[in-house]
This record gives sequence, C-alpha cells and structure tokens, in this order.
Amino acid sequence: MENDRYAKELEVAVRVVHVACALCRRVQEKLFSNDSDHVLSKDDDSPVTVAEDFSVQATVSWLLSSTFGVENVSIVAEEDIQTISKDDSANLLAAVVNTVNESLALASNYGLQSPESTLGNSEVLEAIRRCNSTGGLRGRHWILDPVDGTLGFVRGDQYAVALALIEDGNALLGVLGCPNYPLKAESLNYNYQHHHETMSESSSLVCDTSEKGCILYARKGSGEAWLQPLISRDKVLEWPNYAQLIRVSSVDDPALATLCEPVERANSNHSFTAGLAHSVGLRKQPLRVHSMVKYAAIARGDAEIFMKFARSGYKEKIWDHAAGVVIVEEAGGVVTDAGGRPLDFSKGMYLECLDRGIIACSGITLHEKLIAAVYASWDSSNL
Ligand SMILES: Nc1ncnc2c1ncn2[C@@H]1O[C@H](COP(=O)(O)O)[C@@H](OP(=O)(O)O)[C@H]1O
Ligand SMILES: [Mg+2]
Repeated sequence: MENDRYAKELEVAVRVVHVACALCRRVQEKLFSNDSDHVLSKDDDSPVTVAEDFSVQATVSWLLSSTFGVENVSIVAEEDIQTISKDDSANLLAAVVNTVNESLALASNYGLQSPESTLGNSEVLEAIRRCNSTGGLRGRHWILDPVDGTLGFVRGDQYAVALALIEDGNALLGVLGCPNYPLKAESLNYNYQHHHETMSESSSLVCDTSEKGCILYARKGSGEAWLQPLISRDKVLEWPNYAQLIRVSSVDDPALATLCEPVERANSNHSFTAGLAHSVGLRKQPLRVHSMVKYAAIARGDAEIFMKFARSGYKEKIWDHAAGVVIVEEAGGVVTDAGGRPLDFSKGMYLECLDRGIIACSGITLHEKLIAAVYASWDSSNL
C-alpha cells in the first residue's frame, strides 16, 4: 500500500534519532555539570564537539546498517574519516569508541538492536567510514547532520540531529531531533550576553531536560508532520510515544509574523534580511536561533519565516536542509530558494543550483511577498 511505503524507514529513523539525542544530552550534561572535568570551549571545533559529531555519526551509521543491512545503506554525512584516523587522534578515537558503546548499549530501550559485544576501534571507524556516500540523482541515500549547530551545542543552546532519506534525488523522509527545544517559543531567542552572564550558574540551561526536547518528523506527501517528546534517561520508548500532529502558524499578516534566522552573521546577511523584513512590513525583532531548529520553529508554528542568505560563493550542504524542508512542507509550509524554486537535493552533497538564499514560510502569502521583495531589492543589495 502506498501509505505504508517508508513507514518502517521512518519509524526506525525516529528511533535512531532518539538514541542520538540521548547521546548528545549525556555529553552536554557532563559538559555543563559543576563537577565536570571538561573545560568548556567556546570554539565550534573544540575536541568535545568533534568527538560528539563522530560519536553520533558512528552510532547512527551502526544502527541503520544493523537494521537494514550494510549493503542496503548509503549515508551522506558531515564528518569524514580523515580527522579521526590520523596517528595523533588516538585520544579522540578512544573517547568516541567509549561514547558510541555507551549509547549503543541503550539502543534496545528505543526498540533497536544493541551490539552483541562492545565495538572495537576498527568497527567504530568502519561505521564512520561507511558514511562516505556523495548522494546524487540515483538511488536511496540517508542524509545525516550528526550535530547541526555546533556553536549552539557548545554554548548550551539550540542544536539539532538531522536525518533525511532521499531517493532518486527527492527528499522523502525528514527527522529532526531538537534536544533543547523549549516549550515556550520565546526562550528560543539567543541572547549571547545573557548567556555569558548566566553561564556559570546556568547548568539549568541544559541539565533540566524534563521540559524540553523533541523530535519532529514527516513523510513527503503525507500532509502530516509529527512531534514526539524526548524520553528521560533509562525510560523505554513505547511507540508512538505520545506523538502529536504539528501544523504551521496561520498568521499571514507580516505585522504579526516572526522571522527566524541564524545567530551567526557569518552564516547569513542580517542586514539584507532586515531590509527584506522592513519592506514587507515585518515589525517584530528577528528570532536568532542556531541550527535547523529554525525549520522546527516554522513547522511547530512558533515562527512564520526562516531566511538564510549566505555570502556569495558559499555552497549550502544538503544535510543542513533536507530533513527540515520535508517537515516544514508537510506541516503546511513552503520552502524555496530566493528565486522561488524548490531546493534540489539531487546534485550530490551541495545544493548546487541554489538561487541566492533560502526562504521558508508558514504560508504562500508571506512567501510570495518575500520573493517579490528579493526581486525588487537584489540589484541594489551589493550581495
Ligand atoms: N559561511 C557560512 N555561511 C553559511 N552557512 C555556513 C557557513 N559556515 C558554516 N555554515 C553552515 O551553517 C550551519 C549552521 O547553521 P546556523 O548558522 O543556521 O546555525 C553549519 O552547520 P554545522 O553547525 O553542522 O557545521 C554549517 O554547515
Ligand atoms: Mg550543519
């Protein structure tokens, strides 16, 4: 039956992302706990972040391969094997192997297979290496961003685990794990200064995980997007785990709409988007959020617009968008490039044909206004 197609893949993907989010939460709790040996680094390439990325990637790769069979699984993912297989990376590899084993031991709590015995270095490296697909127009590929929004992760703020399935170039399934997504939309706004002032006493920011954390997911063409809460440590996932339907906001008046955009100025031109916002009549301050949680905010109805205009020459990666696009579209939203065309996931690792930037909206009215505003202002924008 058409409706049953990809049902198993979607359920497995959601369970796998639960395991990955639990891993991330454990690492973040250690990072921010008062008795932690770790020194928190504000860099997004700190050893902790790198270990975290590899650990999630190995865990997801191992679980997908053990469920569907190694020969059936092709994965396109952010981290490549070079960094971790260097001679001077023994400590990094040891940390990753440890974290992966800890997390796979709990996989059975999530209805997935745990390994019969602890994985060794070579098995973990092999799981990471297997994520070396480049995707493309033919075949079925899983697209993974193990930790999207690494800066958000080290700051104890928003980050996401993103897993999508593309087949013959079409994004069919999207799963977004958002371990720090707060219940109240207002708390999404990133406030760097506040963050630093409260950093020392802010273990509550990440350690009180009971009121935040969810997984969003959707199957292309179903017209439905779903949300499940993350489950607490040591609990067993009972499918469908309180899944609830989510829907985009019905606000189409620009004066009432909220714009979401990257926190980092380096990743998107804030003054250009401010100009667009002004010209279509947006009044509210933009909500600056790390990672694909911005797509989640649109799908959940907590914001109406997400825009990203990277510097010219930057090539957007498919793993930064595929899962979010499926979820927003199935929740009722619209996602295109700045020329109004759908994002094309068929060209390999990059969104090769992307026209200028990305515009995701809760509805067509806001979307058309923004596309028209880009058209009117681009030539004078110096971008
Ligand atoms: N100069 C740049 N311009 C645009 N995007 C960039 C960028 N450098 C990195 N990125 C991407 O932007 C993502 C973060 O998005 P955001 O700024 O919306 O939080 C990064 O994901 P990672 O954190 O997984 O590396 C990275 O892929
Ligand atoms: Mg990313």
